[in-house]
Amino acid sequence: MAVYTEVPDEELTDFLAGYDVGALLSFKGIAEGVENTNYLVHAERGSYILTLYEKRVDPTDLPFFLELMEHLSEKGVTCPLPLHDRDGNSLGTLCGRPAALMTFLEGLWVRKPRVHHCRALGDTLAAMHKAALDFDGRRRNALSATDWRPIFAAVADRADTLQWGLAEEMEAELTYLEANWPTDLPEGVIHADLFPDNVFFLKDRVSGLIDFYFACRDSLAYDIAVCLNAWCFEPDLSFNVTKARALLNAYAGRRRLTEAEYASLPLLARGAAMRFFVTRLYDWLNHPPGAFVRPKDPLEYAKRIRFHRSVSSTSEYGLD
Ligand SMILES: Nc1ncnc2c1ncn2[C@@H]1O[C@H](COP(=O)(O)OP(=O)(O)OP(=O)(O)O)[C@@H](O)[C@H]1O
Ligand SMILES: N[C@@H](CCO)C(=O)O
Repeated sequence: MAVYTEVPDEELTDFLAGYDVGALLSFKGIAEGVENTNYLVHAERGSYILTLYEKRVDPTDLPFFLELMEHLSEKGVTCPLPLHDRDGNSLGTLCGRPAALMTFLEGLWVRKPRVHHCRALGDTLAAMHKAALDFDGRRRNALSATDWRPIFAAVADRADTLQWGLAEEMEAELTYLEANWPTDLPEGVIHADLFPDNVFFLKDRVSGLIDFYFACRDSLAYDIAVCLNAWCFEPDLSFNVTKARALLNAYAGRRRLTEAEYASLPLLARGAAMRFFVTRLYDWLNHPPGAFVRPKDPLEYAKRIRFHRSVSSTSEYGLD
């Protein structure tokens, strides 16, 4: 579940009175997600998503995220649109937390992505990158190559409780990634967390993207690398080259990739896997007993790192 903050009826009624949505009819907490509190709110004028931003989100970043969603929506990339209250603000306060009310997106996320889903994702990702080119908000990637080590260091002494030798292996991996991380690839605004649960489909078409709360400026190809990890491995963690080829070719059909971007993919994918390995490892080892949110398995991402480390040519990602 992800309802960290319980909202009393009266407080929600007062909050909604600031918006042009009519009276509150009903609301319920949404179980999915791990970062923020989300409620589905039914009001007289429609259904909305209410998000209360929890501790991992820096409130000073919220205008970047909300303005990005508005920018992308205006450019035809469907994502939740923050509502403005009668004073014109898209960000409010509820139960002592920063809070926003968003349009509800129709669609479902795909539990077992297939090749055509990966193709649709590649196309949508490139469309999002292009639509954000003239977005002028700035936010650095707070989870880039130099940020992984401090997260890892905070739990490294307990890493071997998951798997013997893990601490030493990942220490060496971090050193390699820090020394070789590419810094001169084409940059833009990236989603940075475009996992299947953040992409909604209606039939076989992408109906919208959600959860922009890691979005930032970074190399565009890094976003592709996040997706290769999240969409192109099978449940047994074997890499599905057909899915990767579909994703990459669809992306390149809309936004041409440079030679340097293609050549960097194995390294970017290795780093993208490290990013999720360290946050998952941290959450796994700092999981309060009895908490409702189930931490995600860091070892799945250790295996992905090992796969990318073994790659000797981009042909292993389905490229000619
Ligand atoms: N605009 C929206 N329209 C419809 N459903 C939404 C919308 N925003 C969020 N949801 C629902 O709420 C769930 C959780 O949202 P979200 O992924 O943003 O939460 P989170 O806690 O920030 O997540 P994560 O753990 O993925 O970082 C989604 O899986 C989806 O079911
Ligand atoms: N997508 C992340 C969690 C939310 O950011 C993961 O799977 O580790």
